[in-house]
Amino acid sequence: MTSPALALRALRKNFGRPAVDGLDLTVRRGELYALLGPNGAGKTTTLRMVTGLLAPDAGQVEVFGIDMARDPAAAKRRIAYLPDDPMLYGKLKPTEYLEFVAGLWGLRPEQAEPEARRLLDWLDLAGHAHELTEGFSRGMKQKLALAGALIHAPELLILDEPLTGLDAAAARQVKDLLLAHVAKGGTVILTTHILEVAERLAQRIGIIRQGRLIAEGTLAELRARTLGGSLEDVFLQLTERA
Ligand SMILES: Nc1ncnc2c1ncn2[C@@H]1O[C@H](COP(=O)(O)OP(=O)(O)OP(=O)(O)O)[C@@H](O)[C@H]1O
Repeated sequence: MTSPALALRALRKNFGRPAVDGLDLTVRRGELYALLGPNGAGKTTTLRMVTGLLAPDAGQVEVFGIDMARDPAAAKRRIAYLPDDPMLYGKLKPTEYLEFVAGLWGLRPEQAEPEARRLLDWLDLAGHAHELTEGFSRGMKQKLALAGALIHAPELLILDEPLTGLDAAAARQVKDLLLAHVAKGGTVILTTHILEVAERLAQRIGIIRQGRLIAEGTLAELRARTLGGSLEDVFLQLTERA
């Protein structure tokens, strides 16, 4: 019960040179944690290891105390992952796609169907439920991928740039969903280059650069380590100085 939502220990991945370089990081249950960093800092590589899509060269990933390398199926069941470039099947309609994803998780149709309907309604996709997703805009695809990530009602949501390509109304819906998830005791980890989003939503912020955690804390704590200002000011001071 006391294990954190996520614990990374000395996590490493090299692609010729280090992309993630000995990363230690803990995310507590019930918090919204923003992982920030300049382009190429290693955020996506970290999330791919956290979600079991990429094997680390060294180090450990634990999700709610479950070792990802030892029991990937149990660890993955607790996670929803929205990648930065989600893959949909263009020849499927949203309802078919959600049915397919629910099937992969072994959900019974009587569980999955109402949940799929609720998600499509909530994301304003119900009117397009019977169209092929290949004709969808980027934002519509992003919302459907999010619905797919949420269909098995996981406790830990991991989202790589979830607001990219979304219009203002959709971005608001996603932000509200993340806050509601945390209010119910769930945990959210997201990356974003929109620092105002991290500033407004995150309880704690981790900043990585060249695969290492260079600063972590609440916005107030990060401000206290720098000359202060907005999160953008703090971020630029920390990443330029490191
Ligand atoms: N499959 C791969 N093959 C080779 N190099 C890779 C691969 N994936 C990532 N890298 C490299 O690892 C480093 C970290 O990349 P990563 O995508 O994790 O950064 P990021 O922080 O998510 O960046 P961005 O903010 O630009 O999305 C970069 O130097 C990138 O070129």
